[in-house]
Amino acid sequence: MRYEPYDTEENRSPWWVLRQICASHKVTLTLAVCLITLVSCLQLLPVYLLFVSLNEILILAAASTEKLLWIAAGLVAVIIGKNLCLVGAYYFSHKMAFKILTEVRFRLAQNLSSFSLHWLKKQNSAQLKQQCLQDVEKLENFIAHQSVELLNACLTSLCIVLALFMIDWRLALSTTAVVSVALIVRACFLSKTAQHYAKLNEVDAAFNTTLSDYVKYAPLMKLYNLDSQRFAILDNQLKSYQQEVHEVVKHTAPSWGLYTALLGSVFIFLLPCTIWLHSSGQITLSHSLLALMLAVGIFGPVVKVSRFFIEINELLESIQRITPLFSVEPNHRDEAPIQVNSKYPMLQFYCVDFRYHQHTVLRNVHFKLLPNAINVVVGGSGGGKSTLAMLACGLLVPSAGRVQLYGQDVFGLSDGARAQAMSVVTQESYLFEGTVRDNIIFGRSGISTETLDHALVAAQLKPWLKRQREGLETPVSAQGANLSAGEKMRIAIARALLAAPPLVILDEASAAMDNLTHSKFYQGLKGHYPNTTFLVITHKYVGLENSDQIFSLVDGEIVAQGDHESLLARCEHYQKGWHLQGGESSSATHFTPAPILSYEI
Ligand SMILES: Nc1ncnc2c1ncn2[C@@H]1O[C@H](COP(=O)(O)OP(=O)(O)OP(=O)(O)O)[C@@H](O)[C@H]1O
Repeated sequence: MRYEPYDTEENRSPWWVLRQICASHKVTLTLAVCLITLVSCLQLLPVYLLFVSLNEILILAAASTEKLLWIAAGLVAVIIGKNLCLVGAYYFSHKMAFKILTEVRFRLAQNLSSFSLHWLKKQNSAQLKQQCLQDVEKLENFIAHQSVELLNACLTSLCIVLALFMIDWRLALSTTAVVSVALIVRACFLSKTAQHYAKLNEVDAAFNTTLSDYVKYAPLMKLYNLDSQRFAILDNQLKSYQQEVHEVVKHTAPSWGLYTALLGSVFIFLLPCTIWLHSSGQITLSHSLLALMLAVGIFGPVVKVSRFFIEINELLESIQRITPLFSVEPNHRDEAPIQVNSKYPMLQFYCVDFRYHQHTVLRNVHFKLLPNAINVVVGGSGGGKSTLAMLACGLLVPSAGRVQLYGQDVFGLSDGARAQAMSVVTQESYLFEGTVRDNIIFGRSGISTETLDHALVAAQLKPWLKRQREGLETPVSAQGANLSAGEKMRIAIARALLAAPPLVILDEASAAMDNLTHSKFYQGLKGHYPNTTFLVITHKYVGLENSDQIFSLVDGEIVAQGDHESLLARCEHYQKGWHLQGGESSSATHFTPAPILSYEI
């Protein structure tokens, strides 16, 4: 069974995901939390010790130097102790964050393989990259830094309010009243800015995608002498981004300013309240002094907590983005093999139409492959060849008709069944950093030298490998940047052949081969893989004399089918194509319409 992301969401909240992620790190988390709690308590001790010394000096006027020295020593010890605890808390939070970073990335990479090929093909690679890299990094940053600072800020504010409460509940109330008013003001304004933040995130995502393309294609930009300003798409997106940032700042800056101003005015209530309590004899002068000193420390932590409530949205969005990828269970992969039914042909197109939106690309395409033979679909550019290849491997669903493998709809096959039944080489060769051997063997084990050699010979790689000093160990850069287009394609073909499925689909895989290699290519396939069925999609007529069955595709319709000689005799399109590409023929130039074989499913 294949999984689409919506199968896995099940209303899982980001907090649930966060809990899951941290679940296996409870001990480290507990240690970090304990240490930070200690830090928050110790944070108030210096204030208390300062108060004691001031009390001794100013109020009691009984300070002895020895006592003051002891207080100073205590102060130093508390500061050292607090900082040691803080270092410990950061150590554990960082340790946990780095472990989580690795685990989550690994899990996302593992889970990617659980999604259907169909879904993966539709994904925007910049967005997938964001989920697997940036979003996970945001999570790591939250756990390593923000979580510690946030907890510290919350506990410190709480300790201050508690200490004020212990002096006199009215002092605590007058402090929290201002903070509450500030929070209410901020909440009122925030509800109005939510839509601006949502828009900003949207624009930001689009900008990131384009920027990622721009960076990827930087050499091309250079060739066209474009820079980020003259590359209009990027420039327009940057302008929209700046405009949205301006909108967000316009709407949030006044409310944020008012909010911080209110927080800073904590003394507006506290000071009159302290004076009144002291003058009415309800608290001592020492307690008044202590209350004012404590209240000074509440501003920083409360602002930190508020900042977090703004940044939390970004964190939650990141978690939400990775949730579908994170939540799918890797053991959901379905490796069930395909049911081979000899009653049906291996691959058949039955009256297939295909449309991209309103644009009809294939019309009534109807054929079946000759087994253990080279079947070729040949035609001009834009005629629908790659669309046909994608239908054959189940990446597209026909708008009408059916594409079947052993009588089963290809689109509905599980990944396991598809991979077992076919290998596909597309125009994109998908090479990884490593060696030629790594790219061909592609993680498979137990491949004999003879099997590997067969694939190398048939893919026309041998002559090239002989010229390489390191042979199969020749390094391959990321995306095969150090290889020619033809070399990359031949490596991809060898990889597909090595998988040894009954069906191999080659979509323009030999396009970069010269004519001589191209002719040898078909002979090599036939000679080395007599029990494999090939579906070759090509615009090249050279070498087709070595194929077994050819379909001539013109503007989305198969206009003729047969072998090379019969098509030369009967199909005008085929003969034109063959001659235009330098083919020689002694065949007749009088055409008789090519019959299209029909058959029943
Ligand atoms: N994803 C798509 N959305 C809309 N139209 C598409 C899409 N992909 C291809 N097309 C259109 O479908 C038609 C057939 O495209 P296809 O890639 O199948 O042709 P092709 O024969 O393989 O061409 P080429 O030899 O140039 O690769 C073209 O007109 C193309 O513009």
